[in-house]
Amino acid sequence: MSDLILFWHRRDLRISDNTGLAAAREQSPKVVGVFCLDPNILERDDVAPARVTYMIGCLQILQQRYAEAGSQLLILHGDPIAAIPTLAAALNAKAVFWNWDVEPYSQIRDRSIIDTLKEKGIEFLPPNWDQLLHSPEEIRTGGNSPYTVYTPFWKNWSSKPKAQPAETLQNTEALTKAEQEIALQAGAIELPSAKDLGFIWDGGLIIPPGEAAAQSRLEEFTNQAIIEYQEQRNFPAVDGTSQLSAAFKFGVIGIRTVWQATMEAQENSRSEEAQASIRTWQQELAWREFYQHAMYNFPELAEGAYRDTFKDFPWETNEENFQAWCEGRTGFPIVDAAMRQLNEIGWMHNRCRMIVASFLTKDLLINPQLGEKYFMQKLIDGDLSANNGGWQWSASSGMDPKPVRIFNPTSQTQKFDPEGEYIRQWVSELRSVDTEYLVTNKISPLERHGIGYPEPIVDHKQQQQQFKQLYQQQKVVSRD
Ligand SMILES: Cc1cc2nc3c(=O)[nH]c(=O)nc-3n(C[C@H](O)[C@H](O)[C@H](O)COP(=O)(O)OP(=O)(O)OC[C@H]3O[C@@H](n4cnc5c(N)ncnc54)[C@H](O)[C@@H]3O)c2cc1C
Repeated sequence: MSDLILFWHRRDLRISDNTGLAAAREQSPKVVGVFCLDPNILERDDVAPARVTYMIGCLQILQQRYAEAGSQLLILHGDPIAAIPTLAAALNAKAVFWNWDVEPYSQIRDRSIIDTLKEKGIEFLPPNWDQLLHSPEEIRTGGNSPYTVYTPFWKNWSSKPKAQPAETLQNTEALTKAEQEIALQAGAIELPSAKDLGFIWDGGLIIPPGEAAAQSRLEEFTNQAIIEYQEQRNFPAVDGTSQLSAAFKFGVIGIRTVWQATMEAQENSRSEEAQASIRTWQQELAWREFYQHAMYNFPELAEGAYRDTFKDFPWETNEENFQAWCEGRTGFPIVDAAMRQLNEIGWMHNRCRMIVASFLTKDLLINPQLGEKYFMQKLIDGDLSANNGGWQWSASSGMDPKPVRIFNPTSQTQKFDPEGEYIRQWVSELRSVDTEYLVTNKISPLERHGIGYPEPIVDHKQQQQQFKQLYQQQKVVSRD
């Protein structure tokens, strides 16, 4: 057996601060990367063109990074259950290493690959949670159960010491010419474009692909905006958040590096407000981990509501209203602005994600699973755990102890887009409407007609009452 270790990249498209990759390099100088374009994922009907475009861009840069480190990144296209062990066996690799993932599909796939590798006598790395600061096994209640409530999770999670960033890959050996030939025969291909894979996206990318871009975005944010995060993060017209979510989704930046940057920001800031703001951003990082732990511990979350009250909820089937929501034609300016932002750039501000999710479920009484899927079809950062967590939170169907949370689109606008700046940015026909009428959604029918903007498709007050009634009825028959 050779001393070759194949490192299988999945949601860790970087060579810096990558714990599994660093472990491979510690064992051997001959580390070669591999990424497998998986039809089980790419051929699903909830894949966003923006997400694939960003991913391919990151892979291109990862190939350059490997070349700089002296090695290469191979690309496969096929079911990893067959493709990864086949390549490893053909190259006579001593081991295949990878970082673990929480998603149900990954868990099943990885176990099957481990079985095949064992049969072939190829080593693998035991579960290694590179994308989390703390593994699901590490953060448990006093009774050794997983947390289902965020606040005690945060208390435990934040009290634990955090690891330092891992060593960047360097001084590696590449495959020989003969081995490269074998790799080609075992399925290695040129990296295709997103278009080659059938994904066309011309909406731009909220963050450029690659490690350097993610690192500079992190620096920019932690040097400046982070100290005003608490105040600014709720205003969708302001660039008050990091916009790092796609980089987190694909692991283009290491979580230890991110944490270290927040600690440095804390050391450099004097005021209590700045400290509190940095803490608030750290809490978002903990939300990300909370939802990943939840998905790992309760994989059934991926299939639907966590709480019994919502398991057989009589959601309405109204294709017309659902389409109006998807296309940003509901007649509620903040909802329409947010959905058009999503459709145009493949990203939406967090405040607006909460508003539109509440609107779909509590105003249109439409099943949150439809919204969850639509988000996955569009988001550059679409991630099963975070998206499912966000939708279950908004629908009140998740683990959150506060059950009925209904957002009023008008008061949300008055609070968070008081001048209608965000609305005007995304809904061009509303640009000339007087601010007072715009933010209160009291635009007259005549004006709506004149500018081609629809009447509200539902009455918020009525729908809210109907939702509450249905909720009470379901609650009586459920075990919640
Ligand atoms: C209905 C709904 C669906 C969502 N779907 C996704 C999704 O598919 N992918 C996704 O990454 N986030 C999702 N979120 C969470 C959140 O909206 C985004 O992470 C955030 O808007 C991304 O912008 P940012 O990078 O500027 O965030 P920042 O405010 O700068 O936060 C930093 C990072 O923390 C993490 N984070 C922040 N808030 C949350 C949260 N509530 N839950 C989990 N992680 C969080 C993200 O990784 C984010 O990049 C969803 C929220 C809701 C309400």
